[in-house]
Amino acid sequence: MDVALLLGSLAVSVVVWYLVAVLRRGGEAGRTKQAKIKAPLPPGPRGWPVLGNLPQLGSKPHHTMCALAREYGPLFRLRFGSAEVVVAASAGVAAQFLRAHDANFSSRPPNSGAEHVAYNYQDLVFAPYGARWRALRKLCALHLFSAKALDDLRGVREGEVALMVRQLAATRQGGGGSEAAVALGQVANVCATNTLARATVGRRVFAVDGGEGAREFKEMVVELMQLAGVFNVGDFVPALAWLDPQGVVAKMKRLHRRYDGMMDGIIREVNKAADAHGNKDLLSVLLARMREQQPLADGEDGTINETDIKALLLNLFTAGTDTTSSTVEWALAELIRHPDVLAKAQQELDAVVGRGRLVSESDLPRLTYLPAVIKETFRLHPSTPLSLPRVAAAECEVAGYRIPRGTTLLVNVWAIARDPEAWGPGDPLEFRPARFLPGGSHAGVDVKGSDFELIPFGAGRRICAGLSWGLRMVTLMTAALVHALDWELPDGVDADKLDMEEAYGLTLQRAVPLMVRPAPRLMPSAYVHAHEHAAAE
Ligand code: HEM
Repeated sequence: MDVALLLGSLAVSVVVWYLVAVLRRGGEAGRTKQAKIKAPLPPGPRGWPVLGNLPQLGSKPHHTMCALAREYGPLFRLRFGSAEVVVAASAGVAAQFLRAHDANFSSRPPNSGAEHVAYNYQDLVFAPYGARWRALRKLCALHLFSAKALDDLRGVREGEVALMVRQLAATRQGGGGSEAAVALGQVANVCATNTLARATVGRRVFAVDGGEGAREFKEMVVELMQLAGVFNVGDFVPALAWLDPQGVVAKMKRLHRRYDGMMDGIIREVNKAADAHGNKDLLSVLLARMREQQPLADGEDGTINETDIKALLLNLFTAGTDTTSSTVEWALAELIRHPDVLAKAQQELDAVVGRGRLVSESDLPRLTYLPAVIKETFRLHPSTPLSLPRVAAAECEVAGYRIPRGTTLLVNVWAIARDPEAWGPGDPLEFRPARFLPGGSHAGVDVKGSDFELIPFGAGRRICAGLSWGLRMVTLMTAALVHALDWELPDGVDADKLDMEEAYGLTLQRAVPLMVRPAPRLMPSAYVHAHEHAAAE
């Protein structure tokens, strides 16, 4: 296209859009006069014309929003293009939105990721609050996340975690040296993905030693999370959507094609082996429902189709893999930086499990220090720092401010978990698991959505659907890695100076992957015999 024509049509689009937006705002102001709620809008920084505050977010929006809360208070307002946005940045304000007003904030705002990646909202994460969303959550609970489903799948989790530990223990047997360093996040990702795959589609999706396919898959999930974390100008300034100025939509469409191809491949394989599977895993159950033309869940209208199935699997594979493995990677990085904490965690595991076998899930209830380590990791490194956005279904009043209908809500769980008000002015940034122990300053505080100073899984009706699975996996994986292996950094890397920089995305990655050299610390038989049954498929 001619450049002058392109610039001309861009200028016209922006001017037209701007006029429409100004007129609309005029209309909104007019309606405000008659608004039932008299309270003022929350305060916030002035934005740019057209783009609003989008250009001010910086490379780590959760940091920027944390700083803005110091200036404007724990409930402040931003404008992204034509979208009104409020940010909750304290436990008290988060509780107002996610407990007192949760029903009003139980849908997610429209966004290009849901449209172009998640099968045009046909999934669970972006489904509007209602019967279909409820049916999808019910399905997941029944087959994966209820206490019974979780129990039935215990052998799968233990088997895959044991395989990961054995593989790591073996890296040293070929000799030490920096060549034995492994990228822990990648290894943990293979474990988290294969475990979830066995539960959902009845088989591993990667060779146990990872390999090219596993690396590609992790890169796909990370890319998706990075794209989903971008505040896409086209979502907020409709006149610019056609231009896709950040190239986000083009990348989303490409990524969607890769996922879709992968899901098609998995479905083909499982369909072929339908009889052999005996319909135990989630995918076989869903495929059987589809063949029998049954609804998505009992009592729901309409029959389930292949897109429903692919969209749900896409959610589980993206929401449930990198969140888990990055948390384990952050936990190990913190433990290596705090050898006293690592030693205490190992002592506890030695006392409860001994040195003759690997840790199992039935040991976990007898641990007190390790769960505190996990909570402290979730506190300082929550996988989704701004949670997932919600939208106001109706106008409401929160903490003395008017929140108009259609306003997007962001909850800065990262900032809340570092707030000196909630965590004490002395050491909110210090990695100190003891704060969660009996007698500690935050004894009894948990991550399950009722203590709003620590909500890495979100809270309310749309709290993480996979909380029980994610928490169990993070705890078991970390326990196994801490118990079965000693950890060194590659030559020349000083634990005190370990790079802890974050790379922003919808999920919080380490900017520099953690490279480590594991060494076995249990009796040799522990690595040979443990969970042999689960490993054999
Ligand atoms: C470390 C582990 C994990 C963390 C920290 C995490 C965090 C979150 C957060 C913050 C949300 C948004 C909640 C809200 O809107 O209030 C969410 C939603 C969700 N998560 Fe997780 N998650 C984890 C693991 C998992 C796993 C293992 C799965 C599934 C296998 C999963 C599936 C989902 C789904 C389906 C939703 C959307 C729920 C809905 O919209 O109703 N997550 N997660």
